[in-house]
Amino acid sequence: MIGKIQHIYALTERGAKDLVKATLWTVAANLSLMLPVGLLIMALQDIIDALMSGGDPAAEIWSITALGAGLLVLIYIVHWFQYKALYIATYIESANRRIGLGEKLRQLPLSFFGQRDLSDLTATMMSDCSALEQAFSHFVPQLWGTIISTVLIAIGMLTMDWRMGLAVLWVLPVAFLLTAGSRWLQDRFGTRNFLAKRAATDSLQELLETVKDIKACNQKEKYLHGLDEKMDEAERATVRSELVTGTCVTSAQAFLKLGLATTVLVGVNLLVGGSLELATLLIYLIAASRLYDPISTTLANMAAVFSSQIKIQRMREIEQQPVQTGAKSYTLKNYDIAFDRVKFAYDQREGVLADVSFTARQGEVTALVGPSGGGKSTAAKLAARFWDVDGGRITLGGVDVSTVEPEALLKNYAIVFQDVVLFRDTVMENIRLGRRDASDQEVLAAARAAQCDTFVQKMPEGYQTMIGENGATLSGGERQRISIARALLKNAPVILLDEATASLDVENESAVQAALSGLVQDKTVLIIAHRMRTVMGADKVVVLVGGKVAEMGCPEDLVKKGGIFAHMVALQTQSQSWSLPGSTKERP
Ligand SMILES: Nc1ncnc2c1ncn2[C@@H]1O[C@H](COP(=O)(O)OP(=O)(O)OP(=O)(O)O)[C@@H](O)[C@H]1O
Repeated sequence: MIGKIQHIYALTERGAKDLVKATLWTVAANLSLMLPVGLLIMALQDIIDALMSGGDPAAEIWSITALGAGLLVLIYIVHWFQYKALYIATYIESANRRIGLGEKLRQLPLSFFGQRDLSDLTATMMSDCSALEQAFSHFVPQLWGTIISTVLIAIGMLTMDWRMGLAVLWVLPVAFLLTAGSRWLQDRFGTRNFLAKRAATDSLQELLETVKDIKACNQKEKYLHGLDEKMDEAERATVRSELVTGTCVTSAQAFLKLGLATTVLVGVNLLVGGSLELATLLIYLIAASRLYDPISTTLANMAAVFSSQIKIQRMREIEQQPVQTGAKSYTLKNYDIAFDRVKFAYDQREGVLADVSFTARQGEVTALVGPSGGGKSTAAKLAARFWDVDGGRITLGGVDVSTVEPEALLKNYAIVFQDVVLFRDTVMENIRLGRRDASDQEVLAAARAAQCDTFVQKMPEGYQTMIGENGATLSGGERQRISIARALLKNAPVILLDEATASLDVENESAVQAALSGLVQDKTVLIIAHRMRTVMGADKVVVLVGGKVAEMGCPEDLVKKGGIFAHMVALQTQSQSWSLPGSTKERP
């Protein structure tokens, strides 16, 4: 049963067990609320008996008061355990759910992130988790707890007097059926509401991320208009969904109230007919009002339970994604990276690499060059198993990278990407990311080698200065130097440099390249660079055009050959002497 609950509600094993516990405590709490009814009946019975027999109706007052106080303590204890089971367990499960999702995301291949909208993922991690937290602390256990306690109370009522029992209970299945029957309607409108809200949130996040470009393109009005429309649609969808839910739920709740009327009608008839005692009628009237309250609340919460299904479904989708697995320990012959007839496509329709074979040897610098979109960055990322290839294989030191667990593999790589990611932390910690156990001295040495010192010293607190979200307060070149410092600090045997020095000015580029050349000795270096000055220093050049290796060899030979590479070198030499038609140089 635990397995089934786990599956239905996308819970961990502990979460499913806690849900059962919370439901049982809810049953106990609901039943405990019936105990005062019993006490009241006892007291009434005693008073009536005393009055009939001419005795003192206050004689039993102390024992009834003591029993009442005992019941209060019991109800308090039961509710305390219910609270603990509901809330504390739910919050633990919620934290575990988020950690579990985070852990899962960490293991997923990058292809997954390419297919999913990142703001949608963030929403799943944050708001869906919060919504489920509320559903599991407030609604789901209450729903099942109320159903079970109602069945138990119903059995008691029918056993005591089946006629009165039916008079109280007949409305329950009808009210539940009304709510459950309208589920498809609520689902439909609830899903539309969810999607409309998600579209509005996505759009808002996109606006915040791209505000610079939108302003630069003077598209603010148009973009805001689109966002307004999405917000309006979300508002309309919410109103519609609330209207549908409200109509269904209030109809069911109103129907429930009919039960009190039938209890009075049937009870009075039976009383007049002499087949029911007044005390019994009172018992059913009090019990009915007690019974309907939690049911009424449960009916109102059923919509939230239904709507949590779509969120659970989205989490399940993430949890069921296949992760990249592999061996944690392996033996490498050396650090050569060999591409052997590699085929790869981001989506099934269009291939990015076709039959790519080359080897980047240890102790050499291999440069990947070629026109934009030729597949250079893709090849470098495949070498680090960011994705798995569709055909052929890539080996590191003779071991197929697809057989190695990604984290175990990445220990061998230091990577500097075009798009540097920095964290909201100090400069020091951003560099230490390269090697967590590095001492401050080691971090400073790497920073100096990557030419960070000049700009960091100018910051208010030097290396302890906090840098804003993703280094928003730094220039492109400064961000790149921090990223290079990270790579220098990691000092891994394989170095992947994707346009690593593209944002640097000539002076800094030369200094950073000097630092890099100190780093690259005896290592496997795969660089992607557009500046031929950088490429000409490589040991081997691989020219990728349209996902295929068009040329390969040492740069001097390729220049002599007069092919694509030579053409690229010639073009760049020409472009260095270009000037804008309107610039002062051109003016007579
Ligand atoms: N994450 C991705 N999802 C889908 N397609 C992608 C992705 N990344 C790159 N592509 C596509 O794959 C092709 C190769 O891209 P890649 O970035 O490898 O080229 P590149 O040679 O490094 O280009 P550039 O020199 O402009 O950086 C391009 O057509 C690009 O649009």
